[in-house]
Amino acid sequence: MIAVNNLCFSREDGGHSHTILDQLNLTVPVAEQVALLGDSGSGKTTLLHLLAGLLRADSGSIMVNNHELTRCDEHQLSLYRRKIGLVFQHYQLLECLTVRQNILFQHRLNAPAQSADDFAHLVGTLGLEDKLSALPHQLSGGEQQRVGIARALLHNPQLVLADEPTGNLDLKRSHQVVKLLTTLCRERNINLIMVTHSHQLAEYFDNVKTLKDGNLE
Ligand SMILES: Nc1ncnc2c1ncn2[C@@H]1O[C@H](COP(=O)(O)OP(=O)(O)OP(=O)(O)O)[C@@H](O)[C@H]1O
Repeated sequence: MIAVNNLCFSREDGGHSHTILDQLNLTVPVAEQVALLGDSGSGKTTLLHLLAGLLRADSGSIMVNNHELTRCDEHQLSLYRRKIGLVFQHYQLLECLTVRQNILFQHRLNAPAQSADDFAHLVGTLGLEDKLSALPHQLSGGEQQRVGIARALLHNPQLVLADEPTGNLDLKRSHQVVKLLTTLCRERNINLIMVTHSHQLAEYFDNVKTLKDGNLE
């Protein structure tokens, strides 16, 4: 569950303050999946980074699953970040590690007690069984993104934030990736917020929000 109230965020731009989010409000009930649309530069990534505890708000409050992010110190924020899963447009896989190592790397940092069964289930659902020994450059874009999803989900996060995860994929692969992502989050009963430019892909989501002039429509 997410509750954002009167969130303001601005950036310094050549000595001027540039307002990006202006008294933004957002409520996302437990397990709801939200597609976040908006023009380039409207602040979608910024909002995602605020929800991830990677940026600090100027004012307002951000409550995610009982964590009041605006009141957390750095240590509390770093613990919070371990409970979320992040999926990026450019996959951000480590080139020198195999698929298996890439998936487990994050997970060992976050949840060392996770069982082998969870790994097998996730890898099976994402169709990566035959690719576990491959290096990232030996995979297609869609396969690399599926590794990114496995990495983001293996530690059983309480929230998944995805920033244009299909930005590098063709239409067919984009649909596959979004179907998998929404299905896996639904299975786990957790919130998914995904930034996209595609109205078609937004149809997989329970709710669609558009960021405009610093607020959501
Ligand atoms: N590190 C930064 N320093 C200064 N300004 C920034 C920084 N990062 C982003 N911005 C500015 O903040 C605004 C919002 O950027 P953001 O990346 O959140 O937009 P977006 O909606 O995700 O865009 P896109 O769809 O193009 O990815 C833009 O005007 C951008 O130029």
